[in-house]
Amino acid sequence: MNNINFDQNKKYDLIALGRAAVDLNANELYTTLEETETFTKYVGGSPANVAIGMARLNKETGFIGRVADDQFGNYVLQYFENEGIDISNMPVDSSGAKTGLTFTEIKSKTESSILMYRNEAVDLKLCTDDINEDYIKNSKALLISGTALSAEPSRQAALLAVEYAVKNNVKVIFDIDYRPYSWKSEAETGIYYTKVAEKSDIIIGSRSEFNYMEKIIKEEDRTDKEVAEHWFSFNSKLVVIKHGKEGSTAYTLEGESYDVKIFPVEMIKSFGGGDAYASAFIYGLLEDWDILDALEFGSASASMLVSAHSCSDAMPTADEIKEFIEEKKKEYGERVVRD
Ligand SMILES: Nc1ncnc2c1ncn2[C@@H]1O[C@H](COP(=O)(O)OP(=O)(O)O)[C@@H](O)[C@H]1O
Ligand SMILES: O=C(O)C[C@@H](O)[C@H](O)C(=O)COP(=O)(O)O
Repeated sequence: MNNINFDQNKKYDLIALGRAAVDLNANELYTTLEETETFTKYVGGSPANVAIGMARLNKETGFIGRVADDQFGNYVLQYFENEGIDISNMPVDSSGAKTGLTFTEIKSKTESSILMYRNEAVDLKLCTDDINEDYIKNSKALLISGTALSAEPSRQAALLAVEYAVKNNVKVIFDIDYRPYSWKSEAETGIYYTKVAEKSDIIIGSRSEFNYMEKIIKEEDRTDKEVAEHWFSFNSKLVVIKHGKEGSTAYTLEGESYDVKIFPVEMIKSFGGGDAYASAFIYGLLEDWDILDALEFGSASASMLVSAHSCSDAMPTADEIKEFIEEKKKEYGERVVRD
C-alpha cells in the first residue's frame, strides 16, 4: 500500500498534458551530430513518452496537447491511437506551428546529448479553450510536464488544468522536466514551476531540476529531505528526487523515505530513463503497491530505456519489466537495487 489515495471510480488512470513531438535519434552510435548521416524517427516529448509507457502497462491513458496540421502531427495521432491512448483532447493546430523535434547525439557509451528544435512549437499553442473539465475530472491522475509552463498560451492552459484537477479530486503529478532552452529567466522558471508544485500531490524530478525550480526561493545546499519537506508544507504527499546513475529516493508526507539504486545495464544513451521511470513508478502507485516496490519498478523501466535506442518505442510491458527484474536479481542478488 502507499499514501496516494486515487479515486478508483474514475475512467482514466492518467491523463498527461504537454508536448507530443518527434525524436530523431542518430543511428550512428558514438558519433557527433556533425558526422551523423541517418536518424530513426520516434514519437517523443517527455509527457508523450510517459503516456506511451502507461499505455504499454495497460493503464487507461489520455493526453491533452496540440499537434501540428502536418505529417508529423498525423504520425503522433496515429501512433497514440495504435497504442490505445485517447486522443479526443489533442486538437490539430492549423496556425502553421510545427511539431517539436529532438535530435539526439550518442557520442560515447557515457556521453549523449539532445538538440531540440522548438521555435514556434505547436505544443506551446495549447490554450485554455483546449482544457475540458469533464475530461480531466474523469481521471485518477493528471501529469503536468514542466515545459508546458514555459510559454503562453500553454502556461495558462496547464494552470487551468491543474485547477480543474484539484477541484475534482484528480491527483496532480508534476514531472519538473526542466529544459533550459525553453525558459527566458530563472525568475520565470521559479514562479511558474512553484505555482504547479504547490498544488501537486506528487513531484518527480532530478535534484538539479528541484534546484532550478527553487532557485528564487531557497539555497541550493539543502539536503534532499529538506527539499521534500518544503513541498510537504503545501499539498504534496510524495516527492521523488532522482540522481541519475546514483539512483533515486522517495520521501513521504508521513516522514518515511525509500532509496533505490539503478539496475546495472549497458547504457546506450543517458536520457529516456526519466520518462520510463515516471510511467512505471506511477503504474506501481496506481496498483497500490508499497512505494519501494513502485520505485524498483520505475528504476527497472528506466534502466531498460537508457539501454535502448528510443525513448518511446522501447517502453516495456509490465511482464517485460518483471522479467528484467527477475533476471537482474538472479545475476546480482535479491537486493540488487535495495540497500
Ligand atoms: N546509467 C544508468 N544505468 C541505469 N539506469 C540509469 C542510468 N542513468 C539513469 N538511470 C535511471 O534513469 C532514471 C532517470 O534518470 P535521470 O537522468 O535522473 O532523469 P532524466 O532521464 O529525466 O533526466 C534514474 O533515476 C535512474 O533510475
Ligand atoms: O522530452 C523531449 O521533448 C525529448 C524526449 O522525447 C527525449 O526522448 C528525451 O530527452 C527524454 O528525456 P528524459 O526521459 O527526461 O531523459
